[in-house]
Amino acid sequence: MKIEDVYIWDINAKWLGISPFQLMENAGAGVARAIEENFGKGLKVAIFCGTGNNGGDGFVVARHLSFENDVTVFLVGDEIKIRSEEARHNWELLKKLDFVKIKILKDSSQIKVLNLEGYDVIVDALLGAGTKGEPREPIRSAIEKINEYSGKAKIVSVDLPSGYPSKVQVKCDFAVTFQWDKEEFEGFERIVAKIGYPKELYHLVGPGDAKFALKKKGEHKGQNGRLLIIGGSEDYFGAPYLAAKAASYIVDLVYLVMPEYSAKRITDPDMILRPVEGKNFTREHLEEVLALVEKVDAVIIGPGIGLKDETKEFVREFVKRCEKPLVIDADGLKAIAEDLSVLNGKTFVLTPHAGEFKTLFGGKPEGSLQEKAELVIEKAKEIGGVILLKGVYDIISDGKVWKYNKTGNKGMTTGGTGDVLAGIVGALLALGNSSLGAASVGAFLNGLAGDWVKEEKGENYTALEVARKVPYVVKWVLEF
Ligand SMILES: NC(=O)C1=CN([C@@H]2O[C@H](COP(=O)(O)OP(=O)(O)OC[C@H]3O[C@@H](n4cnc5c(N)ncnc54)[C@H](O)[C@@H]3O)[C@@H](O)[C@H]2O)[C@H](O)CC1
Ligand SMILES: [K+]
Repeated sequence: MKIEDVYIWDINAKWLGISPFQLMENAGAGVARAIEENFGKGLKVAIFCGTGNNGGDGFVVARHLSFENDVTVFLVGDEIKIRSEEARHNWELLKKLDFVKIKILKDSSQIKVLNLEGYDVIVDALLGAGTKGEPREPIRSAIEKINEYSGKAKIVSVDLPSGYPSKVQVKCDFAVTFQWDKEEFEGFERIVAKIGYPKELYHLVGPGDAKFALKKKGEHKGQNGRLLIIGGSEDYFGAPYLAAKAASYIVDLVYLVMPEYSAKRITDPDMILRPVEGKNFTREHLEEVLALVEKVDAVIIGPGIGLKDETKEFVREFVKRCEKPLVIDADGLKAIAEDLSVLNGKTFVLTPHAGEFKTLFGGKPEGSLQEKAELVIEKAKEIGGVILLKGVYDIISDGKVWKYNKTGNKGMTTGGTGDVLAGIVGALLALGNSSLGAASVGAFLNGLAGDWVKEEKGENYTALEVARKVPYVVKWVLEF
């Protein structure tokens, strides 16, 4: 788990209903407990706090330790800069306490003359996961001041040593980090304090994941993803259209490649049509369609493409030669089911429902969520890519980890919501996300859009309404 995961977990925890106040309280309590367990009670403690949530944790440590220890809090910076609600709440609370001494140090000159002789423990709650770049003043002087007492007082860092990993960092006896150890950490002792996260947060996809997936945005046209969608046949034009419509809200450019016979049915300016001769895809179209792949960042193949033998052959040949990340959906899945070796060396997401999963892998996932996940992990590992198994709970795996998505509702069985899902997954791939991220967040956004349409219209709605809900869901996620 990386430091970035902290923010995804915090947002998903908030979405589940775990408040940042609870997390901060548990964080501070964990640090206080580690200090008393290691150094006893009746301690003279100096707690250096920054103005972010790392400092917020420090305020909680102060309150907990003040019960049986002599605590002085040094706020480094101006208290008006304490921005989060939970940090501000704990700061205001601290100022009401009479046994806790508070000193506000706004600039380095005040810090440089500090004498910390006689303190048993110094707590470093200056900087944590929100550190950007080398420590700036006055935090920098505080780090240097603390380090003057390394070896004389016990030094405990909150979450991570302030300044880490730059050369100006607190030399702590240990850091108390939260919920799990971080793989980037090295060179200092850690104690892990749980802060109340349920196990679900390892697997459940939420707005935290979506926020990161949607943030991958360049600033110039075309940098925000270019997507190619290959689908449609003499019988179907709606499926590729739905995928293109949904994707058009997320990426800059959507190219829709369809047989001209069905392409002429589409007049939507939100996508760029690239019709090919005839009624169905065949090998004759291979070179022409492969040439389009150069200009895009990701490809979706399958929606409404049909099951004619020459079309399935086209799909397999295309997949074999496509060098961009791929979503293979719907009829495309049936085409590659006949020869999964076409996936070798590819970056891809398969988006089967249970029936298509059985066609691909011979068995239907049964049993508990965990048991189904085991099968999806095993098959994803076998084929070396990501499987998004659609269901009441969507299950996603890259063969190493597994995620599940709970958004969506029975109304989603209406034709075409799978095409909308493929469009969103392809768009997220085109934005530069990993296959796992694109698939899991795609499932989340698609289901949420469906839930919002259901709230308005009940269970009977069309897939196009789900596609049209995508921009609202994206807005909600980015503001969450
Ligand atoms: N889920 C959890 O693990 C929880 C962790 N908690 C604590 O929250 C901090 C992260 O808090 P955040 O507000 O995002 O950032 P920081 O407090 O680490 O720092 C931001 C603060 O510092 C200023 N700043 C940033 N970089 C620098 C710099 N190079 N020099 C000087 N100042 C800098 C910035 O302006 C802000 O004011 C995490 O570490 C945990 O301790 C939650 O409390 C509970 C859940
Ligand atoms: K710290």
